[in-house]
Amino acid sequence: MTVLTSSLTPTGLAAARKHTALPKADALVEALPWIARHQGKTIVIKFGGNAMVDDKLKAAFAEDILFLHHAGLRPVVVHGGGPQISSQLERLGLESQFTGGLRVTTDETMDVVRMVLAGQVQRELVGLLNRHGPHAVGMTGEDARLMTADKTYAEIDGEQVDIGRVGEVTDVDAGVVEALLDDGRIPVISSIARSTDAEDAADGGVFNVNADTAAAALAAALDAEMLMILTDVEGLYADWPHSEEVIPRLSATELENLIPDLASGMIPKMQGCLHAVSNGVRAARVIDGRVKHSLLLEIFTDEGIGTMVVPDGTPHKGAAA
Ligand SMILES: Nc1ncnc2c1ncn2[C@@H]1O[C@H](COP(=O)(O)OP(=O)(O)O)[C@@H](O)[C@H]1O
Ligand SMILES: CC(=O)N[C@@H](CCC(=O)OP(=O)(O)O)C(=O)O
Repeated sequence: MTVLTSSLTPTGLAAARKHTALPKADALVEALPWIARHQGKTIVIKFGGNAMVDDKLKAAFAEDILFLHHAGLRPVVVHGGGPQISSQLERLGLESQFTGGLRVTTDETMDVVRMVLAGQVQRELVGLLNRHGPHAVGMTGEDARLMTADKTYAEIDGEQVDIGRVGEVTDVDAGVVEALLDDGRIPVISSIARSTDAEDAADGGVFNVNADTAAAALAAALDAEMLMILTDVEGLYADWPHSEEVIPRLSATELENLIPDLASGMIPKMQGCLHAVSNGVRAARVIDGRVKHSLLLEIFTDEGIGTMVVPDGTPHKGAAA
């Protein structure tokens, strides 16, 4: 409701202010216990390429990250860019092919992946965050040897399928990320890793790592409080694509039993959540990145949405939230 304050008496004005200010104050007060709980904690946030297609959403995401930063949390952003890579490949007349949720990556494709992730998507996010101050620093897994990877294969019907220069993270040297966080910066990381093979690495060999996989490996290495994966669905659907009923909560074992039945983009996401909570992260969540400020709603209010994965034995209410 719009209130024309200019036509109000002083008493009416105070009442109108109360009317609009109270919900705002209530929201701030509601955030207090969550801010206290998460202060000083590292949170890894994966921003999916599919949730990144809208400019307003991207700007709101940057605001959310800055809010976390100024509230005393230590956010680390890992970004995707699958659709952006596919568009660039199409422009170059190259075909995109996915096997088991992973992009088949030839040497030529790898050059495009690197160019789009590190040269476009990461630059844009860093730019959005730095509109508000000198906060964000972009890097890939190649920088300071942050992430090292071995060639991985897709598994289709129990068979290993060669998908080219796709890597599985074998080692994370998180020192550089810790140093940036300690310096009050917001690391923004692209999912490209250096090869474990010394000869290949000396030749500039890098691997295309799925961004969910990279975010999970980083969350585990950083001993993060939480891994948040923002995507273009509300969470993990129980019976996708037939129903949109979201599974609100899963223990690690429950998820492990579900993984063989998952399809496409959800495979690396849920494998990542499982890896994170099996390696010290207290909770991993898949949430709807199409909802403006979903990150703030998820972290600072009682209105948690999406799917939460927790280590086995985590009590139901509060502890991991
Ligand atoms: N069980 C499921 N629940 C929800 N989405 C699913 C499920 N299985 C497969 N999907 C697909 O996974 C997609 C999300 O993965 P992906 O496209 O890789 O997104 P992102 O770019 O955020 O990583 C959804 O849009 C949906 O099409
Ligand atoms: C191996 C592999 O599939 N790499 C991904 C990396 C980007 C990514 O993961 O982006 P989203 O999070 O937006 O899907 C790719 O080439 O598309």
